[in-house]
Amino acid sequence: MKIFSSHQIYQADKSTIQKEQITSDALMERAATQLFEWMHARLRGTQVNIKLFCGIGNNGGDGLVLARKLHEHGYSIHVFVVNYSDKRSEDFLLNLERLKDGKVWPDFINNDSGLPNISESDIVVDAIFGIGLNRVPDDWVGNLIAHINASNAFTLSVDVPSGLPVDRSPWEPSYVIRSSYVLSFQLPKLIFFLPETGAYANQWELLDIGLDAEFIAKTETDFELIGRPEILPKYRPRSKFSHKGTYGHAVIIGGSYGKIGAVQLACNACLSVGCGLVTAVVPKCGYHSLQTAVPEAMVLTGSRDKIISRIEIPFSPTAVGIGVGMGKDEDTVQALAVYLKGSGAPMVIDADALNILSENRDLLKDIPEMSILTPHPKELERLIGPWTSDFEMLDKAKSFADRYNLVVVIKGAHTITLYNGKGYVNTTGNPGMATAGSGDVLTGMVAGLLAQGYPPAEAAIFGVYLHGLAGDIGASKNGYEALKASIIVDNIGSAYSELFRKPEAEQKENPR
Ligand SMILES: NC(=O)C1=CN([C@@H]2O[C@H](COP(=O)(O)OP(=O)(O)OC[C@H]3O[C@@H](n4cnc5c(N)ncnc54)[C@H](O)[C@@H]3O)[C@@H](O)[C@H]2O)[C@@H](O)CC1
Ligand SMILES: [K+]
Repeated sequence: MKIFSSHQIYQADKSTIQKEQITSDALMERAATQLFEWMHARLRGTQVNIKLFCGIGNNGGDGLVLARKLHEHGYSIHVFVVNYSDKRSEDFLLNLERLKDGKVWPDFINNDSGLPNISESDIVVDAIFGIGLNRVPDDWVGNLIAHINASNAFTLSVDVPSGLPVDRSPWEPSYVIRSSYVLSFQLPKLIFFLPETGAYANQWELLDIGLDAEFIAKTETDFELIGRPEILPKYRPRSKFSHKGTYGHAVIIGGSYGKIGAVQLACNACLSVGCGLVTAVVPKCGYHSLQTAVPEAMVLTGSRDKIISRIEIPFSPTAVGIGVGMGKDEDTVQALAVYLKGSGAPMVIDADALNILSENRDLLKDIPEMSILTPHPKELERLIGPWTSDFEMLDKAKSFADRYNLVVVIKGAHTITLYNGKGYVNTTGNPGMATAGSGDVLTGMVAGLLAQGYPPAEAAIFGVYLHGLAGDIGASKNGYEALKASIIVDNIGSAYSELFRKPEAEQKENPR
């Protein structure tokens, strides 16, 4: 699903209005009707105090239409107009009149008004600012927002949490509504997925307000949300007359004394994702444990006992995963430097290999093009330098990826894969996956997909999705805390099955 910028959302609104030959207030009515139906379906007439805080733009207009509908259906409402500007939108004004026609008289809050009482048992509707926010709210509006947050009342935000800009970080974090639930129109907003801003929209849902589908389909976006519909077409089915050679020979290079487990996890993951053959390249100390723990894998060792000092592979691997548990010994750095120059195989670069690159920046130019780098935020910072906001981080990481023609996978709650100027935002995974070895599993999975012929960006996007899904299935059985990396590997098969599971409704229609 595409993630639009605010500018693109306004264009989609405009295009819808033109194509359907409707007025903008008809679109507002449609949007707010969806809001009302969502609330009505849950409240079913329950007499609870609903306090609606409406700005003076179209987000406020949505709030006013919602207020009218709630009132018409007998709900107990109290409307506050947050009067932060005299530039009221036409549709706001129109709906203010309609509300008054229905004998609802809002209270106007200005910079010299006191703060209204809000009880914890109230429901607050937050329609103060929408996607039109373009500067920091005035202090008195910010204080009102902080007051709403402090009330602990259930806060339902219309479109976005008020005070949260759509295309940048907030100017003042305490002036942003901490929504209990966001009902956002039509398309997801990037801020829902970034660590800095995602917490304001803890739970969110999209309401389909029928924006111009053709316009949405043809608009190119900087970011895309990756769910099952985006993943399924990327899947490469296995053919009946295939053999293990069909699915590639991956090599996992890594490990050092005390960190051989990382390679075991990566090898297991690589095999479980469907790779035909897997060879591990480890220091001598890893030989026995690897042969025992992963009997399906072959093992090559170098001359040193505890570290990798040379990387010699007597065949051409189909794909390589390098770095897990590898350490940063001087000789390992040299081995990596030599290997990068000579390797032609598609490559996943992770963990200590990334740290070596950060500390030996002259090696960056030797990374084979289209390699996949999988940093977590600390590793990314070492590679691209510090940032002051998530948006700056994304810009810097994109420039880095473009400069060296790489795929960069920024790991996090919503892992983002950057490739060719675009960001692919993952939707699977859970906090239980913040555990030792989880990244090693991802490296093995992506290397295994590369080996099977998935193009690099697809291997990364598909691998990240499947890894998160395996983690979700693992968590559903084990809970977050007990989820270990090896459990993620154990659930890769179920994750594949889940990809192809028919929705329940379809299953009932077509029982077999
Ligand atoms: N355009 C459309 O046709 C539709 C718009 N909808 C709603 O319209 C919203 C966008 O409406 P608007 O563009 O009116 O913008 P907002 O309602 O988000 O903001 C109101 C106006 O306040 C001004 N403003 C921005 N930051 C300010 C600040 N810090 N202090 C004081 N004033 C500030 C801006 O001029 C802005 O236009 C969406 O979020 C959505 O809720 C929906 O009704 C669906 C249809
Ligand atoms: K809002």
